Amino acid sequence: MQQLIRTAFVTGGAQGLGRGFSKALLDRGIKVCFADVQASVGKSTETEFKSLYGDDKVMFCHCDVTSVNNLEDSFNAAVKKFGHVDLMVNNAGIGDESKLVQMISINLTAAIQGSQIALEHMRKDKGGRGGRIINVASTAGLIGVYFSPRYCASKFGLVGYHHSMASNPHAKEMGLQFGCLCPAFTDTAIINFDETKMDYYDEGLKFLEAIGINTVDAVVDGFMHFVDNDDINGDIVTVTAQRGFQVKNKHKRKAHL
Ligand SMILES: NC(=O)C1=CN([C@@H]2O[C@H](COP(=O)(O)OP(=O)(O)OC[C@H]3O[C@@H](n4cnc5c(N)ncnc54)[C@H](O)[C@@H]3O)[C@@H](O)[C@H]2O)C=CC1
Ligand SMILES: CCCCCC(=O)CC\C=C/C=C/C=C/[C@@H](O)[C@@H](O)CCCC(=O)O
Repeated sequence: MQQLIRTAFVTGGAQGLGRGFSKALLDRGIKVCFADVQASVGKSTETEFKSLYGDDKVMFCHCDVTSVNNLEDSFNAAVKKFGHVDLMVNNAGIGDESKLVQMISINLTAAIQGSQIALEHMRKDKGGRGGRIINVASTAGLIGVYFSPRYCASKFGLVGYHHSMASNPHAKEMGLQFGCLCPAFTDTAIINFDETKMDYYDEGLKFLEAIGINTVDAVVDGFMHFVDNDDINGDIVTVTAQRGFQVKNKHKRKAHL
């Protein structure tokens, strides 16, 4: 039976990919609460979305995901407004090799804590309705890149968490599914690099130029795989400029192209 997705919580939704995911969900009639540390950008995105979809369909929470209390309070505000959260999207992230501790805190720790907050709310064995938890990692969580080793570490960690949660044999009875989105370079603010944000800066730029840049829409198309399909547990969706999006799942017998 298809799991109905009526409401979503998206971190880092004020701009970039998180804004794109939120808009695509709203276009599907799914209510969205998005959280972001940028208050003014978040408010202006909320104003735009409310004018397009209605006040009752969208809410912005000013939230720094590195504070688990702030994250939990924002998630609970979404539950209060919408009654339940069916889809959790841990998307907030930074890419800055000079900010190791902050980058691990946002890209890995907060995504794990957001996943835990969501699963405790969603799990059917504790009165929840079930749901889906999507972590936005990166292709830099699947292959090492020497110009961003610390960023890679944060994303490899998140992919490892995804595999571990998806392999839980009890997930099904809890009504939980886990997905992981792994885009390559995409046209958002995070790739506005400078020498402080990347090791071997010139070589990193050459690599970026060689493999190309996704559009946000192309990554959103890959993200919607996790919304439009019934059985997505364990799926990893990669998105590259060369091959578009591809679905891989080592937990299933065959890869779906
Ligand atoms: N753009 C790209 O080339 C790729 C991006 N990704 C990942 O996609 C996700 C989204 O990034 P983009 O949209 O590309 O970049 P972006 O910089 O445009 O958006 C990131 C959003 O996260 C928010 N954010 C950052 N720290 C936060 C915090 N502590 N609390 C709450 N919100 C916070 C920012 O305010 C911003 O709105 C990130 O996890 C990134 O690592 C993965 C692969 C490629
Ligand atoms: C330093 C911050 C970077 C933030 C943006 C990113 O995450 C960019 C992604 C970084 C590296 C991308 C590597 C892409 C490699 C592709 O050519 C392809 O080989 C990856 C295919 C992965 C797979 O299908 O297993």
